[in-house]
Amino acid sequence: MTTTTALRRAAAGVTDAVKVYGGGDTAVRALDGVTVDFPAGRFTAIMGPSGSGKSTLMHCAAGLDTLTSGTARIGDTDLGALDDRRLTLLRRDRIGFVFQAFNLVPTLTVAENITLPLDLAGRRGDPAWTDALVDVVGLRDRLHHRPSELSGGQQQRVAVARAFAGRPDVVFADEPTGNLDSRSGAEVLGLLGRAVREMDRTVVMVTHDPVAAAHADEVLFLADGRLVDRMAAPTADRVLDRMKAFEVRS
Ligand SMILES: Nc1ncnc2c1ncn2[C@@H]1O[C@H](COP(=O)(O)OP(=O)(O)OP(=O)(O)O)[C@@H](O)[C@H]1O
Repeated sequence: MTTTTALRRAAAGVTDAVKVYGGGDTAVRALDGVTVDFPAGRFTAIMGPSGSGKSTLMHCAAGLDTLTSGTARIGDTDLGALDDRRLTLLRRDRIGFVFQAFNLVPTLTVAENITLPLDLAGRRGDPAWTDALVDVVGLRDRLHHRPSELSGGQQQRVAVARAFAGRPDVVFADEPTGNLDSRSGAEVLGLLGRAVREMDRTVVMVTHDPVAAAHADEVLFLADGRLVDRMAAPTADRVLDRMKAFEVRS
C-alpha cells in the first residue's frame, strides 16, 4: 500500500510548512516544518493532541490561511504565488469543504445547496455527477426540503454532496462528525470513504476521533506542529493506542 501511495500524484501538499501566530514573547509556532503530500484518490486523516497544529495545517493547505514560510500546493499550483482573487477562485473551483457546523444556506433547498458552489461559479457542472451524488448521500426524497427540515446527519450529508459537486481536486473536512451522534457520524464517514474508493475522490480530514480516523487510508499524527508519525490501514484501536502514547509523553 505504501508503494501505491508513493506512486500516486499529490492532490495537495505542503513543504517545509512553518506557521507562526503573533510575535515577540507571545509568538506561537503552530507548524514547525511540516512536509507532507496528500495523495490523489486517497482518504487521509490528520490527528494529534489539542493544539498540535491540525487545523492550522488544514487551513494553510486549503488556502484559508497563509504560511509564514514554506509552500502549500493544490495540484501543481503554489498557493503562495496567487493573489487574493485567484486564491478565492481556486478555493471555489478546486477545493471542497466540509465543516463541523454544516454551513448550509437556510433559505435554499437541499438541491440548491448542493449546486451552490457551481451556481456561484456560473458553472453548470455535470448533471449526471450531481445526480449520482444525490443517490450516494441518500437525499433523493429530500431535494426540495430546507435544511431546517432535516436532521443533523442529513444536513451534513448535504454538505458532503455540496463539497463534491464540482469534482474538486480535494475535499478538506474539519471535524465533520463533531456535531453528530455516532450513527449519523458513521454514515457521513462512510460517504467520504465511498467518494474516495468508488468515485476516485481525495479527502483530507482533521479529527479527534479514532473511530473516524479508522475510515481513512492513512492517518498522519502531528505533535507540537510537527509530523511525528503516520499509520497506513488504521484501525480505531491502533489509532487510540497511538494517541494514548501522546498523553503518556506530555
Ligand atoms: N489565530 C491564532 N492566533 C494565535 N494562536 C493560534 C491561532 N490559531 C491557532 N493558534 C495556536 O496554534 C497552535 C495550533 O493550533 P491548531 O488550532 O492548529 O491546533 P489543533 O491541533 O487543531 O487543536 P484542536 O485539536 O484543539 O482543535 C495552538 O497553540 C493554538 O493556540
